[in-house]
Amino acid sequence: VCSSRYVLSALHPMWQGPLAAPGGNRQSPIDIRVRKSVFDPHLEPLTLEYDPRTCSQVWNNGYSFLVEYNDTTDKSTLKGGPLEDTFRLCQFHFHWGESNAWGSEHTVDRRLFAAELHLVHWNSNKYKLFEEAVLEENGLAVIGVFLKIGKRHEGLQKLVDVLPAVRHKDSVVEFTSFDASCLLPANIDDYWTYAGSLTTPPLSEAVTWIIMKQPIEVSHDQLAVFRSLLFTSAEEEVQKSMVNNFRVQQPLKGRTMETIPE
Ligand SMILES: COc1ccc2c(ccc[n+]2C(=O)c2ccc(S(N)(=O)=O)cc2)c1
Ligand SMILES: [Zn+2]
Repeated sequence: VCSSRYVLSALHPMWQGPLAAPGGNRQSPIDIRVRKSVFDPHLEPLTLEYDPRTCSQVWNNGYSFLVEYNDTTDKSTLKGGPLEDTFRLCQFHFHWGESNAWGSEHTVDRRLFAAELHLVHWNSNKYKLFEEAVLEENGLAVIGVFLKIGKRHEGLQKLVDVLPAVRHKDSVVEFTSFDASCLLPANIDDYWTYAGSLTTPPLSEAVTWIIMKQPIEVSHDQLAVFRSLLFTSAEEEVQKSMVNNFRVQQPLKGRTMETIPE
């Protein structure tokens, strides 16, 4: 399982302000300037093959809730797009606000979305474990999908229904046979891609970001259940709602955003 067992507390200084990793030249998230993105004719279509049987559990790690996949074999993989190798799905999670007016980490011409989904993959051609890949430049690939408020997302509801079971930090619940591809937009070949980092500590500059242009719709009530989660564990006397778990934007530092030709 890919997510490291140490967690980020809600009081971590990074939630309070723009903490760029010292000397970081490729920090995430960033604002995506649509007119500044460059068509890259070499970009291929993405190939996503997710096996619902590799889904294993949902875990509240104190900064988001993670849906974790068994990543010991190449059963759920991402290939193509800007990627040379095969990347293995290890977890997905979300970032959201306390209101529907904000919550995403990336923005599109400064437009904020209510939430953002991150599907985290690591290069299984080059490395044996996630923990190795996270230390290497471009060892990871994260697909970002924006969430906007609209109609209820039927596929998401199965996950929303188990969230009360992981209300507190460090709680885990078994969660199986979930097909993560139901959370992707209709057209997955319309994306931006750039070289960036993890958006929570250790902020490793190891991520090829692939951000979907098309958002998915979720209902207000579904997002309200995200906000019912807590940053704090059951033992803590002061309970803190898990909201605004996004990082502030980081300098572009000369990076270019590439996109697939229309
Ligand atoms: C080597 O020690 C680590 C490594 C990774 C850790 C982590 C703690 C939390 C999350 N992670 C993550 O895996 C992680 C963090 C952020 C993201 S994000 N929001 O998709 O950029 C994805 C994954 C500690
Ligand atoms: Zn994330």
